[in-house]
Amino acid sequence: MRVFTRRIVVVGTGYVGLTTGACLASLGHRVVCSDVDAAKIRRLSRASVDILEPGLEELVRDGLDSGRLTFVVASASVVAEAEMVFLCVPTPMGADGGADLAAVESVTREIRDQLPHGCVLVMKSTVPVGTSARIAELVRRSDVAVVSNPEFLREGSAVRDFLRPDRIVVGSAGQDAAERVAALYARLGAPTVLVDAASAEMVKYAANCFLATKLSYVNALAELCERSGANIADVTAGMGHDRRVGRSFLRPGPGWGGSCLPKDTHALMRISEAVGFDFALLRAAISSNVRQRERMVDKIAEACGNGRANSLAGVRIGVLGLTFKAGTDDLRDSPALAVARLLVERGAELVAYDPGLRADDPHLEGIVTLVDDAYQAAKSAAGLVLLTDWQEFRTLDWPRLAAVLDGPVVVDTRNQLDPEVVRRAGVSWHGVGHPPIRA
Ligand SMILES: NC(=O)C1=CN([C@@H]2O[C@H](COP(=O)(O)OP(=O)(O)OC[C@H]3O[C@@H](n4cnc5c(N)ncnc54)[C@H](O)[C@@H]3O)[C@@H](O)[C@H]2O)C=CC1
Ligand SMILES: O=C(O)[C@H]1O[C@H](OP(=O)(O)OP(=O)(O)OC[C@H]2O[C@@H](n3ccc(=O)[nH]c3=O)[C@H](O)[C@@H]2O)[C@H](O)[C@@H](O)[C@@H]1O
Repeated sequence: MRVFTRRIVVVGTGYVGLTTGACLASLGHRVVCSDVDAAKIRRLSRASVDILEPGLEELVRDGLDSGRLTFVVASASVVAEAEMVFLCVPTPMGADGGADLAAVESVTREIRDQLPHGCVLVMKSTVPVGTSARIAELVRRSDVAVVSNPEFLREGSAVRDFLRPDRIVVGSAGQDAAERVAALYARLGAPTVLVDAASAEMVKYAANCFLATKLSYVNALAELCERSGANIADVTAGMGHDRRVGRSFLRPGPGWGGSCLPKDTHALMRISEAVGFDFALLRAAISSNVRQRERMVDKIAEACGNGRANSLAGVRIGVLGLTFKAGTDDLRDSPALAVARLLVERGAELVAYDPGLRADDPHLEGIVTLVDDAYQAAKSAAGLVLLTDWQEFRTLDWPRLAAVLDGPVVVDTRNQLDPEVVRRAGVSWHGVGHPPIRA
């Protein structure tokens, strides 16, 4: 297939922007990535990537070496040559729960007069329904099209997800601009959904909120299993074989988190409220997720506590994992960190190990002491708590852990461990959606 090389500017070099820029360069396009963070741009210009994403640093290095990928600080200075400009800036949760569009709007104002005739402004950031239309008004140019092209990559597998997407969604009022954006991805061979901009914007929230609701359902089912004597692993295995249900996103845990599911569920609540729709189902999914974290803390207090109801005063607990999921160093809205904070509020002293984190991470100050391995975290602890599903936790040396633990108990909030291996080492296992297995 013939590949048309496009001149592309990507604004914002975070998980989405950097992955988009590096991957589009690897597909043969000429990409300039810009960011307001000058130090980050200096590092990226030396192919130094400061997020944990398999394959990303290699792609950045290849892009720099080939000359197809460059990094700059000021966006306005480089868009004049661009055929397409991708906005990949943050849209964090605002004070009212809705998406804060300040960065999207400020970049638009900064670049609108520099955009060349025929340029397409592509909204890759997750934005509420109607934002592309509002941005088009802000651009004030009939010769510049605004197209919605939401991103569905996951952290920890961003490059793979970008290059092997389940689908590409492009939303626009204009057929020509939408087709130009879709053509960028033609080599990936993914199904392409061409819709209007509002529908494309809604697809992004609809998908993330569906996943969040699915997880809240599974976590609630796990609680029901605990109360009724069923085993959640067997239940989800039985459900997952039904292709209409699917096997993925059925693992119970300490609640769902990360930089997107929490903010996007709240944003869709605000979007619903704005049009007078009471999205009770989604509200329940959100509150059930808050409750899930508290339920885990109660479970931990019961298993590791000092016998006094709800108090963990002076109780030392070893923590395995703090990031919001395995394979990432991202702590944004991490359920593991939320549980850790609640444990500290109840008086616990936490010593934690996480393979993705450095001891000087500023988010951890005053919450946990970070150590270099699981055995140091377990030393003299009244119990161990597994909060993130890192693969390496599956192969821990349980006799070695049992020898250093004060209290022979582990609360496995991700059902990651083999309870039988743990029990044989003399440690009691408390999972989720399953009766405890006592040593
Ligand atoms: N993180 C993820 O897995 C996914 C995120 N998204 C969405 O993509 C958007 C970006 O998210 P992330 O990449 O996670 O954000 P991030 O926080 O990792 O990176 C954002 C980058 O934008 C830069 N930036 C901020 N304001 C800027 C400005 N005015 N001009 C230029 N650069 C600016 C920041 O310095 C930072 O480098 C959000 O809307 C998010 O909801 C969508 C799919 C996946
Ligand atoms: O918009 C976004 O930012 C992205 O949000 C999620 O991706 P991500 O935040 O990387 O994380 P997920 O892999 O979806 O996990 C989200 C949370 O659910 C939890 N989870 C996931 C799956 C599961 O079975 N059980 C479970 O508890 C994870 O531990 C994590 O806390 C979506 O999966 C992406 O498609 C989307 O692009």
